[in-house]
Amino acid sequence: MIYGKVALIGLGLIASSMFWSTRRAGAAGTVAGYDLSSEARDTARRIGLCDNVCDSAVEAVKDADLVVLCVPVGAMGAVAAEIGPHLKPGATLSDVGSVKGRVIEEVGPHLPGGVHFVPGHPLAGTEHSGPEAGFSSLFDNRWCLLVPVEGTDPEALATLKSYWEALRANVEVMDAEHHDLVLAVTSHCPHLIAYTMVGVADDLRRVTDSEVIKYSAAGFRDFTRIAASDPTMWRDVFLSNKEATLEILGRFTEELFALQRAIRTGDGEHLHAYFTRTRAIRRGILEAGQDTDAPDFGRVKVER
Ligand SMILES: NC(=O)C1=CN([C@@H]2O[C@H](COP(=O)(O)OP(=O)(O)OC[C@H]3O[C@@H](n4cnc5c(N)ncnc54)[C@H](O)[C@@H]3O)[C@@H](O)[C@H]2O)C=CC1
Ligand SMILES: O=C(O)C(=O)Cc1ccc(O)cc1
Repeated sequence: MIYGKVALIGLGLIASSMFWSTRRAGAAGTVAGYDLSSEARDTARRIGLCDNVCDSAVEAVKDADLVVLCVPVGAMGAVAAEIGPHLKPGATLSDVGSVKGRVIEEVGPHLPGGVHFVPGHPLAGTEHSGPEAGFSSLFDNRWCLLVPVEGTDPEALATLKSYWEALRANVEVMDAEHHDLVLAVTSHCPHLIAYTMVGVADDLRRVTDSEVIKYSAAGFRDFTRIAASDPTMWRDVFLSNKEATLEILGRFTEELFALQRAIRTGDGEHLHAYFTRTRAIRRGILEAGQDTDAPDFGRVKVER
């Protein structure tokens, strides 16, 4: 057992997976949960999610040694303001948000002095959401990035690291600004591109919906899966990681325009050279022995 009591706030895909995985590992004495939605709380109680589903966040965090905010990024600040005064001195407050800079800015100021703030982000998920979406193996062999803030207690960081390792994740430490840039490249912008491509297919009335599904090759199928992700969560991701996503999208559109021009002007050399370069990147990743099913986000090099 790593923590006596864990409290999970926001009982969706990530919190429910954390609960099942925590239980599998025996990593907590007891797990309390709370969700703003009474429907989610009812579902959680029905399926046995958490040892105790509470009717308020304040009740859930009482005496907890670890509190994890598992709500959309835009809701983290308000939850922290509500629970901050009720956190146990010496407790660790963490989160699983897909963006770190904004969470640190909005959560940090609400935490009393004796509480250890260790933001986190498991790089694992699916397009499903809600309390019934979780499963115990979600984090198996996936990365979990911990993003300590100035003055984070090394012992609190080490304990949270061992907790995620008990959940079978591989833990790495990264600073918030770098995290948000890496994730803009590897996750946030790819999601936006998938949303856009599926939107384009939907707008193109000459191709019927049934044709889109019937003839979609693996790439487009993956786009439709990703584009089915939770709209609230992804709205918050883009509004919270504005700077990095806009920078990467700027570069993306420049390259897209160059490729568009090459197609229009029949510049096969440009296209061939570009595709040769991108193929080499993929092969380089494979030769480095990295598992493509568990993308090594932590080691992506981003040049400013
Ligand atoms: N879905 C994914 O693949 C991944 C998501 N994340 C991050 O994890 C967090 C949670 O995501 P999911 O579990 O996928 O979302 P989800 O949509 O499955 O669950 C979020 C839950 O939070 C509840 N909620 C919203 N506002 C609340 C509030 N003020 N107080 C209490 N509960 C509240 C909602 O009712 C919902 O049940 C997000 O910050 C997201 O960026 C991180 C890694 C992967
Ligand atoms: O389902 C997918 O393909 C994902 O990319 C899951 C995911 C979504 C958001 C994150 O912050 C981390 C992982």
